[in-house]
Amino acid sequence: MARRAVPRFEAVKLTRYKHACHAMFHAPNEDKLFGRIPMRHTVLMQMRFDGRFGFPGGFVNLEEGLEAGLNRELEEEIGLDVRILGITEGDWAVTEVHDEQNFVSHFYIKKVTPEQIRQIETAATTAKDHGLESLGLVRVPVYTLPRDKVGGLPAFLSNTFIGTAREELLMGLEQEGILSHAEIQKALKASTTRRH
Ligand SMILES: O=c1[nH]cnc2c1ncn2[C@H]1C[C@H](O)[C@@H](COP(=O)(O)OP(=O)(O)O)O1
Repeated sequence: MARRAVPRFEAVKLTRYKHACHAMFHAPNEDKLFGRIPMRHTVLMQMRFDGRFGFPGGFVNLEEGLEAGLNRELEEEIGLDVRILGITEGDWAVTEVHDEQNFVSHFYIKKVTPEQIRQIETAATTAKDHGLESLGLVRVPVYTLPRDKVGGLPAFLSNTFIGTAREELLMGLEQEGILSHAEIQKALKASTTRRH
């Protein structure tokens, strides 16, 4: 489906379109898997009610404001303490218009601390929508296992994602300097050459 990136201020003029906002929370991660494989970074996505992976968020009303609407959704879906970890305009990353569907998708990225990641994960289990619209937050494996070169991010990318969530994940990984462009291309190639 065709989509075009537009500046945020242009997108909010599209009052006849439905608008959705979603957010990627991430933090550095010093842990080592099996004591030797660097986890590198924590990136949160969620398992949705429909079995697809996506970012937390949802439809918003332009009247309430994009970030206010997103924070409302984040409170409902993952129990986010929006007074401390709420999304602001400064966290905006990209807006894409899908003209054929009269739909506008806004994507935000927020870097937090490892401790705040743990707070988000803990709060999510008691959120209003937990077990309903959201089946739980998941950490995206951003490493590739050295043994088979497929385990980790390549295998994760072989899952099914909602809307443009997969593209947003890849964009976020590169934009935030979590992975290089070359590392992402390598993971993509490995994810399409062998499926689990
Ligand atoms: O993570 C996402 N990235 C981009 N688009 C997404 C993502 N998750 C959902 N979507 C699309 C698909 C839906 O048509 C709308 C609204 O999604 P949803 O989060 O299910 O909204 P509600 O919770 O029902 O408000 O965005």
